[in-house]
Amino acid sequence: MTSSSALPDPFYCGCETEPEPGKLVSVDVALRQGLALAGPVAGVERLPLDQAHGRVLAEAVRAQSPLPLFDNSAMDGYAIRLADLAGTGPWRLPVSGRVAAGDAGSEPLPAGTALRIFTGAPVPPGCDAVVMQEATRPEGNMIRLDRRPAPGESIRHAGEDLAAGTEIVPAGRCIGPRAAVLLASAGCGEVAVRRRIRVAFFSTGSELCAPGTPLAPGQIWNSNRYHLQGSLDLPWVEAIDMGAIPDQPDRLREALEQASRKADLVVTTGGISVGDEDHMPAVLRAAGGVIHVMKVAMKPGKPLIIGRISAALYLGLPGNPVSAFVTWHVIGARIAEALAGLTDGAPRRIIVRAGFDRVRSPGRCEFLPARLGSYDGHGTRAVEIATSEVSHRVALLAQADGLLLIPSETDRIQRGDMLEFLPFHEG
Ligand SMILES: Nc1nc2c(c(=O)[nH]1)N[C@H]1C(S)=C(S)[C@@H](COP(=O)(O)OP(=O)(O)OC[C@H]3O[C@@H](n4cnc5c(N)ncnc54)[C@H](O)[C@@H]3O)O[C@H]1N2
Ligand code: MOO
Repeated sequence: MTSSSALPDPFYCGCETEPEPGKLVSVDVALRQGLALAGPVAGVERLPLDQAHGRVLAEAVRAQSPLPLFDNSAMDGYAIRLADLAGTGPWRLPVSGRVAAGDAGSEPLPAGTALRIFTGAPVPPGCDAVVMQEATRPEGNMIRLDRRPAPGESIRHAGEDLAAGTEIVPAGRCIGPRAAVLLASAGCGEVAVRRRIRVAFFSTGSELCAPGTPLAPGQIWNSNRYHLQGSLDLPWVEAIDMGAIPDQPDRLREALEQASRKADLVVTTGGISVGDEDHMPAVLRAAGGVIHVMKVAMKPGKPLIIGRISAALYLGLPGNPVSAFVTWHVIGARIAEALAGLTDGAPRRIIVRAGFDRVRSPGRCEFLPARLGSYDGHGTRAVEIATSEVSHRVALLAQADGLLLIPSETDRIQRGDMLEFLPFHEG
């Protein structure tokens, strides 16, 4: 189980107190409750490193050897022994041999000589400096050098990057390109990763049609399905796409039960508000599920269910496409990461300055699609929003650079105020 104290770096959204039943709960409390339900899946598999990209490390990996593995040359040049450079230069040394990357380099350097050496080649015993070839001049079978190199110059020493036994990648880290470089450099050919989490999802709504098919009057094209397909297209997720289900309680219940038998996490969109066709809360309860969170003090995304059905966690996202996107991004993704055992997945946040003035009613924290503008003299970027009524504004979402976070108690934003911003992409 993930305890509440394990919530990494929560959003600061104001209102930290526990909710009264029926009231809106803060984003922090909703996240904490969701994470408390989301213990990491138990299964672990051992995979060759080349099949483990993007997977979640189940056990910490320690370096078996130091890095670099042995003293080696940082330059193409000549390895020498400094004691051979008597008096003041220039000095002339005969070249007694050659060592390239991949050679054993175990023969000691004969006294009074230089050794031709290339980048990455082991520095043989007795050598205590490498002179880059541009600092030498060939004179027959000799090299001439005019400057005395510093001790250890151009030698990369064994263990200077990492000592043997050091933890190199902690459990819970996603094996991204940087971790892969380190694991490979340390010779780790196989890693223990958590099994992929199974996430089943379906959209609810009798109005929904697949994009590319003709619409009858009143129908719309389903977009939430494609948002979730994209958001769940992750190496540590096995996504189970169950399509769209009309607003019919029997069919919704059947789909929900089927999903809960297959998945660790069931995600639905729509049908969770108070309308006559919003069946999901009743369907969940009828199927034996329980609801832990029902309404969250965030905008967009006030209706949001976090619950359980059988062994699966249940997440009911609101139907409005931007609301579904924001609630997934802010809460759903974090719960999925916790299930997957991922500990470093929290969204990156940057500080921006408001490029606008606004008076607002406090009470819900906002996550608004926003665009980044120019930098000020301190390297902070201005941020612009079009409106706070965003739940159906998919074009605004697509044009945004990220989500601007406005804490719940804020009643006024003035141009230049510092705010948190969750960028969609690196950079
Ligand atoms: N009387 C109240 N009405 C509403 C409230 C409320 O508190 N009292 N909350 C509003 C808010 S805020 C939201 S958000 C929505 C959430 O409602 P549901 O989760 O029940 O969603 P639906 O009613 O099923 O759909 C809402 C909206 O989104 C469109 N939709 C649904 N699914 C999709 C999809 N897969 N692709 C594209 N568009 C979708 C749907 O057609 C509706 O327009 O409730 C408000 N009402
Ligand atoms: O929460 Mo709704 O998502 O504000 O439109």
